[in-house]
Amino acid sequence: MSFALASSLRSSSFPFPLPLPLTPRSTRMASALSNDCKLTSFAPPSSSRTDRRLPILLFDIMDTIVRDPFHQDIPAFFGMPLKELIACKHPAAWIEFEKGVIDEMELARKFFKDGRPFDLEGLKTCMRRGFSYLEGMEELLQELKENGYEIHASTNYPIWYKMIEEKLKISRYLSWTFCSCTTGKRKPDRDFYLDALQHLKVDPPSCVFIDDRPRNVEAALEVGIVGIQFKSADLLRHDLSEIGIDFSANKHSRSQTQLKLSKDQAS
Ligand SMILES: Nc1c(NC[C@H](O)[C@H](O)[C@H](O)COP(=O)(O)O)[nH]c(=O)[nH]c1=O
Ligand SMILES: [Mg+2]
Repeated sequence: MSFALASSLRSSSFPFPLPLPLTPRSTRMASALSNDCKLTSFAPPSSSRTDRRLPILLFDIMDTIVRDPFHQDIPAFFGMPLKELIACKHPAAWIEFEKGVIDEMELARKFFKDGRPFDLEGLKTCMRRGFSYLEGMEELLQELKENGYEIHASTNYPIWYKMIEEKLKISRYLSWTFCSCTTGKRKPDRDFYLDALQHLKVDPPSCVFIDDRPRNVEAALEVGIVGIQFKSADLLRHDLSEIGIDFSANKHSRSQTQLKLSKDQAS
């Protein structure tokens, strides 16, 4: 079946089998990790819902949609190189914060192994400043939304995801459905993905998971979800197109002014 035909099929066309040739890049990921998980078709949804456009898209947030301030801004805030910061940070505090096991005050108490105090509000301000859309990603999300796809965040992040939302208003394009601080599970734990599938009531091949970390993508493939490693917005658009994701709606009528306005609002 040609890509064009694949692209024109909607969820209402199911259960016609829809072979989806993976791109070389996607295939590289899929075949290197698990041949069993290679996508051959988008399976019909196991739920009774018929109004959903498949596949459902699961997006990592940090370093996939949003710039992560951890690598540069936070070491600069503490006045030390990243390596040194990692060496003196508490080994588990951030993970516990991401899982929602400890709150912000507890994080502040045990952020450093030696318990040294620091300016928590200053750190949050530094992070807020550092959040921005990665190049081309807001536009890509907008197009996916205009084309009727259901998009969910699948992120390891603490309650501070609300600072990201406040600044960038990502909820215009996706739901903050799978956030480690609310689910209590982190990628690449198998349960993170299985819980997501159960919550969404879809079969694994009807989901596409996009993440910059190879191990997170590998874990998605292991449960049968289609996985794409994020490298850039352009490569992702190409990979998504090749597995049949439709970008055609409103191509010519999209208002650049509207997009600019929303960017201005968020800054
Ligand atoms: N801010 C701190 C981080 N950030 C590291 C990660 O970017 C981030 O927390 C998240 O885990 C990324 O998840 P995903 O794979 O993109 O979903 N890490 C620390 O150890 N300490 C921090 O203060
Ligand atoms: Mg990431």
